[in-house]
Formats: sequence, structure tokens, C-alpha cells
Amino acid sequence: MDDETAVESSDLAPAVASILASARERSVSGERVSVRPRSLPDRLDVVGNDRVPVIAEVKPTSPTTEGTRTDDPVALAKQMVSGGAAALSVLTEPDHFGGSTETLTRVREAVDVPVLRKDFIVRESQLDAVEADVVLLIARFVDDLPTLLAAARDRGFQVLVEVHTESELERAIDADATIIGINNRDLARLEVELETFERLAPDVPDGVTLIAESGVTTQADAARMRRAGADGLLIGSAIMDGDVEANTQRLTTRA
Ligand SMILES: O=P(O)(O)OC[C@@H](O)[C@@H](O)c1c[nH]c2ccccc12
Repeated sequence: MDDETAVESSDLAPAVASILASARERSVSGERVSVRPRSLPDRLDVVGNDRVPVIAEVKPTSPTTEGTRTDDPVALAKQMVSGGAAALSVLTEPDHFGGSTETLTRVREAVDVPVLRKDFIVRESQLDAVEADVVLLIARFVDDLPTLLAAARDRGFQVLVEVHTESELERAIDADATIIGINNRDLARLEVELETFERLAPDVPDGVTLIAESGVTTQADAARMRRAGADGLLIGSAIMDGDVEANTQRLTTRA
């Protein structure tokens, strides 16, 4: 038996699972690459045993937010972790979301949870801009999803593939995405409908880590997404607005 797969890492203490993961290497396209050791699926699983597993998003501003939050993003990230966030998402898009790659680097150094790079990645060279545990690929914006997914994995990234429609979900599944995010926000109209997650979730195969993205503002919303099958919730605005630690604490507490 292959001793790397003999132990399911989700059965292990988080620290041990993390050591095990960092010891694993895989070969893609003939190259040896180490997989980022902070596993998002494992971490969501562990935290989900007693809290709502939330990926809290450092998003200083957005096209649907008023004003820009100018306090230190690293301090906000630490408050999110103290408030019980399972993982973090950091916007690196500067023009519309107030993000920066430098912020992501600093945040990742300051915490030990998995960190997602939230940006609009459409070509391979963008993957080399900054270190992260997980990168986002938005199905709608990526023409050749299997190729970019492979390129990201070649670099050792875990990949979250974001979808908003049935046909995008089909493309994500065909590309063998193992982490899929269903975005409740329509990126064309910027309107949020939690029904989107409920409608698409039943079509997601078992074994895929499923994330509900956008529009969760209350504990009731969070419970609703969990009931519909979310393994994790990506929450930005509702955490960024006001006391970040208290907001995270509230939204990671089961209703
Ligand atoms: O602030 P919200 O509604 O909690 O949403 C967070 C996150 O889902 C949203 O920021 C987002 C989802 N997909 C994106 C793609 C790019 C930029 C931002 C996003």
C-alpha cells in the first residue's frame, strides 16, 4: 500500500495532519512540488465539529460596499482568527477591492490557518505573483479551466473553483475540481440570492469540499447554508463591517 495514503489526515490532530501534509510531495508534469501544508478541507472539517467553519475575508472595500476600511489588515486578520475563523481569504485585487499581494504575504506570516488568495486569475503567470495556500479560479472568467487548474496544482496550490450557474458547475466537475465554491452573488448584477447555493449544491459530487460564498450576514443565513450542504462559508462584508472579532465570533457560533 502507498504509505502516504494509509492515514486519512482528517482523523489526525490538526498539527499532526499539517506535518503529514507538508511531508507529502506529488509529482505533476514530471516536476516534484510540495503541496501547501495548510489544508483547507482538513481545517474546515476539524473546525466544523464544534463551530460554523468560516473563511473570513479581508476585503477593505468592494463594488457593493460603501467606503474603505483603512485600518491594518494584519490586525483585522488576527481578530478574525481569534474570533474563530477556520481560514482566511485576502483580496489581492487593488483597484476595486483595496487589496494587495503584500497584504496577503503579511497576513499569511501572521497566522497559521490556510489563506486563500482572492483575485481574478485568468492566466498562468499570475499564479507566480504571490505565495498562498489556496488560489481562487472563477469559472466564468477562465476559458481553459483544466489547464489553469493543473498549472495551479503544479505549483502546489490548493484550488477553489468558483461557480454561479449549472453550466459553470458542470465545467468545474469535468475539470475534477476538489474544492468548489458556489457564489450566491451574480457577478454581472452583483445581487445576492442564497437560493443559488441551495439550487446547485445537490449536483455537487460527494467528496468535493463545498463552499457557500457571499451574502451570509446572520447566524440564520449560516445555518441555512450548512443545512444545504456547505462544508465552509466564505464571509466578507458582514465580518468587515464593525467589530471584526465580535462579528466573526457571532457568525462562527452555531445558531
Ligand atoms: O461580502 P460577502 O457577501 O460576504 O462575500 C464574500 C465573497 O464571497 C465575495 O467577496 C466574493 C466572492 N467571489 C468573489 C470574486 C472576486 C471578488 C470577491 C468575491
